[in-house]
Amino acid sequence: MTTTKGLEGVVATQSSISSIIDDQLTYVGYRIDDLAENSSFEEVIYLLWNLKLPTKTELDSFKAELASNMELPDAVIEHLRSYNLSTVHPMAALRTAISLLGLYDEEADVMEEAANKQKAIRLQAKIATIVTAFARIRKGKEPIKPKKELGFAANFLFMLNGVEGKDIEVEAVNKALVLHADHELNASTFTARVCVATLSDIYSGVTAAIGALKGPLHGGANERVMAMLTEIGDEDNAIPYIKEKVEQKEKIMGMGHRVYKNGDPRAKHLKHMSKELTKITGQSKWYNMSVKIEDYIKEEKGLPANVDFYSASVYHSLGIDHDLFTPLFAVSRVSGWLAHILEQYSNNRLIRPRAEYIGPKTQDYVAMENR
Ligand SMILES: CC(=O)SCCNC(=O)CCNC(=O)[C@H](O)C(C)(C)COP(=O)(O)OP(=O)(O)OC[C@H]1O[C@@H](n2cnc3c(N)ncnc32)[C@H](O)[C@@H]1OP(=O)(O)O
Ligand SMILES: O=C([O-])CC(=O)C(=O)O
Repeated sequence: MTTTKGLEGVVATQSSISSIIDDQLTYVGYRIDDLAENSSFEEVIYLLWNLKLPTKTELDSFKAELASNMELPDAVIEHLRSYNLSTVHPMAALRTAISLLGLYDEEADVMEEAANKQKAIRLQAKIATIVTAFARIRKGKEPIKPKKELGFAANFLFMLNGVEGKDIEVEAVNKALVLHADHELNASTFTARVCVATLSDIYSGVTAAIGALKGPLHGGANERVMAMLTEIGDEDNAIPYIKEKVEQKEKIMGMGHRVYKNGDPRAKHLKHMSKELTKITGQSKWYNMSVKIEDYIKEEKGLPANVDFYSASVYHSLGIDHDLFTPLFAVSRVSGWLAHILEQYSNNRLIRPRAEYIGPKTQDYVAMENR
């Protein structure tokens, strides 16, 4: 038996959803650069789930279907109110609330394809409502119901802030959602696929995936990047701070990637947005600091910035609480998880690798009185 630590380089499944080839990312063959510049998040969800771009009529009816499914059961809102609001991390709240949502879906365990597609719509539609409702409840504010006439990105900002976002803010959220939607067999997507390959239900798959995304080596890195920038405080301190961390062999959050060795194609879009938005808010220091860190780590360690690095200063500039950065990632990535879950169901086989045993050789059992 040979083992590969962290399954590096192991090809564990076939998929038609997204690809990373020669450091280029595509969704169903469409280049991420083109999608980031031109598409709405809803269009991307449709693409990931149907493996084709929608016509205008298809997109309009898909958007309407999503918008009409965004409201939460009252019981879920009441449950959110019952959490320990001063300490619970929003990713933990989201993980629990998604699991809870399954209890209010009468079709949760119905495994027919049509039922699973309907559940996918309900989950995608409601996840932004959960994140924003929790964000408001913990600040002593009432959750805000979505507006059917707004798109997904606009509704996220509206439900979070109680006022509609400016065009540039809505565009930034939309682009971030497009960029984070899917990424081949990343850890959380793999988790979702492993879970549903036992023929468990969609809610279990998404709940498991949220748990995996939460970790700092994956989606949880974006919150840590902002914590690092905040700790650095000002531009002049960036290099001395990072130098010390590197000397202490600490990992720099938002840098490095298992697959991309020459650069994450999503990072340049977020970098550009970070530059624009920090200029508008008069806080270019976050962008300038980030550039210094990126250049230093590239030079010293040969590691590129990943998608989490510049998303931190983008979300901060949009006024989003730092611990909501990873939940916002989940609001986007659930589209990819659901696409992969549906794909897994459509051609399923239990996912069950082996472990190379390195423990003690077979031993004779020792009776309690002789130990
Ligand atoms: C959406 C996403 O999930 S993108 C990734 C988000 N995660 C982060 O930003 C966390 C920081 N980055 C990392 O921890 C890693 O680069 C990962 C987890 C993304 C990829 O990890 P792997 O491919 O397993 O690389 P691994 O952790 O084995 O590191 C290989 C070497 O590079 C170093 N390295 C990797 N990333 C970093 C980093 N961010 N800072 C400093 N050193 C790093 C490691 O210390 C290790 O060095 P060594 O060989 O001298 O021990
Ligand atoms: O693919 C990965 O390993 C992590 C990543 O960038 C993502 O999930 O977007």
